[in-house]
Amino acid sequence: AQEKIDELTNRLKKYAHQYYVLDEPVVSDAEYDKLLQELMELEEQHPELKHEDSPTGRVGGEPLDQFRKVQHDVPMLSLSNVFNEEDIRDFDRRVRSGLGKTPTYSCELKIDGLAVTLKYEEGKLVLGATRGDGTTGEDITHNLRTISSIPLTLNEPVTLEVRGEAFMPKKSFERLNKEKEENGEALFANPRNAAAGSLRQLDPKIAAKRHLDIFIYSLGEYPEKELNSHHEALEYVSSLGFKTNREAHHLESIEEVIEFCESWQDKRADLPYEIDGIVIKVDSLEDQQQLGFTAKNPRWATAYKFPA
Ligand SMILES: COc1nc2nc(N)nc(N)c2nc1C
Repeated sequence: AQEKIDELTNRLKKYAHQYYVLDEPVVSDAEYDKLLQELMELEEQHPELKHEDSPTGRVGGEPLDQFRKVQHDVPMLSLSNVFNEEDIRDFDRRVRSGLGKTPTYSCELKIDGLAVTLKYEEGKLVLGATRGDGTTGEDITHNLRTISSIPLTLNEPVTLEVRGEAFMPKKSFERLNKEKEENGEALFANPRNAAAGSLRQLDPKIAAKRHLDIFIYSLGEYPEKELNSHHEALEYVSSLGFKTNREAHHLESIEEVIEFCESWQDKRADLPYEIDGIVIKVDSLEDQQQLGFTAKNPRWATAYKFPA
């Protein structure tokens, strides 16, 4: 039974990674569900052989009786906002004067969800928390463990922290509101509220049914790994097993940044999730450290917000 459970668990973890993280399913849903059912039955007969990161655990455990507050080792800051081409050029001017040179930029989609932080110790998920007020958040590990695109164990036994945006895809949002309407319940106003509402539950079985997803966008504590740029950091977290958004682009000039921002204004309607802007970051980590932070925001990043 032990090797059957190990073989099934490893196979299902690989299938889940392909499906939920890489969006490249290698087996049919029916095949996946059949194997999952088989593993569940084996784990029921031999609970002591169940892997702690088994895919069967994504259904959520027992409800908590209250939320625990957590202090963020590194504050979760917010981004300054820019609203038009002139603002973007002002941001670029400030950056160039701060650096005394012209940097390259990383641009990525600003997902309209909920900022969360994930801490791993020796490759195991130990804490998932909301941003809260930036210094103190809520422990929602029990809910985040049900999101299949969040790895419970990493490909390397590293100790690190990553941050990302948890969100509800448009299709899941529409389906949820349709259910609510049929049950005569109040509807969620938008996917962001639906994601926040799902993650602020004490009972993880609720979040488990909400088809939530996540894109990781930054690496907090830098492990001993030698990294020089933001886009390299994203490649590294992706290699560990995290889900990153493929529309992250390393651009050579602010002209390209402006073009990128304007191009996604209309294109966003075709995305399977909502975005409310584009995040513009100085790409070199050394340049980021040179520019530092104001009390509230990084000086080396800003969020271009689409007109409402
Ligand atoms: C470096 O700090 C940040 N980076 C970000 N990146 C993306 N893609 N989306 C965000 N919402 C975001 N928020 C913050 C505070």
